[in-house]
Amino acid sequence: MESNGRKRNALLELQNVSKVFNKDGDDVLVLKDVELTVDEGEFICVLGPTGCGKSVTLQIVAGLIEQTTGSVILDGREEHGPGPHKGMVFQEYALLPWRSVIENVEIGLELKGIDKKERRSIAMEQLATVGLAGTENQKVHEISVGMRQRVAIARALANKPRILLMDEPFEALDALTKEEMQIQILKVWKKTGTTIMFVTHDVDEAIFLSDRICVMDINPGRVKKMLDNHLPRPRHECMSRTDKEFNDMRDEIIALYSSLKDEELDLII
Ligand SMILES: Nc1ncnc2c1ncn2[C@@H]1O[C@H](COP(=O)(O)OP(=O)(O)OP(=O)(O)O)[C@@H](O)[C@H]1O
Repeated sequence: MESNGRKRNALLELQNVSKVFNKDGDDVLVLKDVELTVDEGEFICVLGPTGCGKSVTLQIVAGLIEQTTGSVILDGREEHGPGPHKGMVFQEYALLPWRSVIENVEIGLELKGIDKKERRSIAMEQLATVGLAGTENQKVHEISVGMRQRVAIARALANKPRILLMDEPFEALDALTKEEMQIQILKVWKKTGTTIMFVTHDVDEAIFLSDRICVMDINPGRVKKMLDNHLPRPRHECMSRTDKEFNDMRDEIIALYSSLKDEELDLII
């Protein structure tokens, strides 16, 4: 299928996904008829204000919570529940502090019953992918927060996921480390070719990282618009965030939210 000149090869499809939560006895519709296709190898960002359902959408894809209606299709098959083919990276890296860096990367491989020699070899390869070769024997508390997040990414990659699902992974980092990590994840993406679905409420982060941006609206959470992002890559080398094309895209996104009230618009701009 061709769309806007792009070759489409759908890996993930959300078809009419809705989610109702019961809050204090009332049913609340938090996601309404979400339709979304992510192509093989694509870097898609899901952007929207706090509470619009970005994390719920990602958790439904991950199989951590179940949609009320609709379907999640991965590789042409309807998905139910979590699995190592869907790698998750959260804001809190959820590493085991008593284990070394490499032992943290090996966790999923251990659960799969892969023998020690092969585990080591896969984990070493993934640590190199995220730029952490040489840190394998360090303990988690000995490394920086940015490095911890890289360990979490290496751990997810070790399972060779079909899709990497990232929920505001750099949100807790300082501005410089955040920018370093954005460049790092793009290197990982380029090297591995892994499809990435990345949730953020940071407009610049979405523009810097994505091939497409799924802009969400709130009350109820829904897809407001899908934006193609044709800015040249590698963006940290061939452009700056103050360039006209970058500003134009930021303006386009801000204009999409102009109807929201200030208290609803908790985006980083
Ligand atoms: N387990 C749950 N039970 C009840 N309500 C929930 C649950 N999880 C999420 N919600 C509600 O669903 C809505 C969407 O939440 P979600 O965490 O997906 O928002 P978000 O867009 O990711 O926001 P943020 O950027 O702040 O993380 C919110 O109103 C939230 O309170």
